[in-house]
Amino acid sequence: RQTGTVETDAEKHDVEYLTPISIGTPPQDLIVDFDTGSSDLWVFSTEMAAKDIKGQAVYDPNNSSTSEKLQGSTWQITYGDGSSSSGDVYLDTVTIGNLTVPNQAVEAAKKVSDEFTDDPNNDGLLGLGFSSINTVQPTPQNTFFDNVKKNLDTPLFTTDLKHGAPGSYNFGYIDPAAYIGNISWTPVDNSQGFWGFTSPGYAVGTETLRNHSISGIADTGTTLLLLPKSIVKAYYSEVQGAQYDSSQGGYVFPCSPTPPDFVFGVNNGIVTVPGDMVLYAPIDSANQNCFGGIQSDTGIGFSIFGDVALKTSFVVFDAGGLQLGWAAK
Ligand SMILES: CSC[C@H](NC(=O)[C@H](Cc1ccccc1)OC(=O)N1CCC(N)CC1)C(=O)N[C@@H](CC1CCCCC1)[C@@H](O)Cn1ccccc1=O
Repeated sequence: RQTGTVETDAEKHDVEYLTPISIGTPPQDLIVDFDTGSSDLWVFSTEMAAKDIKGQAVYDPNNSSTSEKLQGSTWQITYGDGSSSSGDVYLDTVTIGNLTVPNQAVEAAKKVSDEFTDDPNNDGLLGLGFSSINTVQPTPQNTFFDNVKKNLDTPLFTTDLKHGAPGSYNFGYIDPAAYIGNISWTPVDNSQGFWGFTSPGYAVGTETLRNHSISGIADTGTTLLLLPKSIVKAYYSEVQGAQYDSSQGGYVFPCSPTPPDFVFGVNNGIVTVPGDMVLYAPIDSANQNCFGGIQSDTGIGFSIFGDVALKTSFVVFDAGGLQLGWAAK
């Protein structure tokens, strides 16, 4: 039985968290975005047109003695932000930290949308959602986590994303030194392939929790905390000078004073997003006005507890008990 840990690095404004992996023999090192909101492991590859590669590391299956083409298999994915990629599939050895999966489906990109080409630090995505939404055709493939979990002490992974500092993903164990107080557990609905859960309510600042069911997903691949419009309006009604700015595509407000905390319930516990984390990023060079880290989930169909929510907590993604655990740290 094994356990593993790997450090993940926050990019500017914690816009995404990038984590090193190795693929093939000899190992080819890439840095990818671990995404609990999707279930494909895809990487920039030598099968792409040179014009679509701008600084990223690429996977070369022909340079790996352990790669084996999955004949006839293809994949195509489009994300919530409209970015997309597609290509074909190889089985190869993938290592994360000290954990190795010998025959992991590695989806080699042939095409990627401009959002990926224009993000030089990101060499691909590693999906940590449920394998039911893997896009490989004709036969969907397992995620790294699904393949490695039989070798783990216990079938779970944890996230410890931080604000402007390296965080970590642990596999197979809960590190008692990584959190304080108790873990609040809540059941997971994985019927859509996501780490879905329902929060019982929310509060703005120091007020008492309002009962309001919020159904959403824990998603490391989404930067912000995307909530129902009514809750977002209630929050920003208590932020001086906040307004919806259609040119920015969301609520903006003066960067000072610090806005109130946002609290959401997890079963009989609570998670507090400090006001200074709601200050997502300045929208002007004078740092006068800031883009909010809490925005509306309109059009998505569910809320998204993205990095703004996750980085306040130590979160346990427990596939064995099909539950999510949230703890302060
Ligand atoms: C409404 S889901 C929007 C969300 N994409 C974001 O959150 C991007 C992430 C990002 C960061 C830096 C560079 C490029 C992209 O960032 C912003 O959209 N930002 C940050 C910067 C802000 N100024 C504006 C808002 C999103 O599609 N995530 C998916 C994973 C992403 C895809 C793009 C690359 C990074 C990983 C995914 O889990 C969302 N999913 C969740 C469930 C079902 C389908 C689905 O697809």
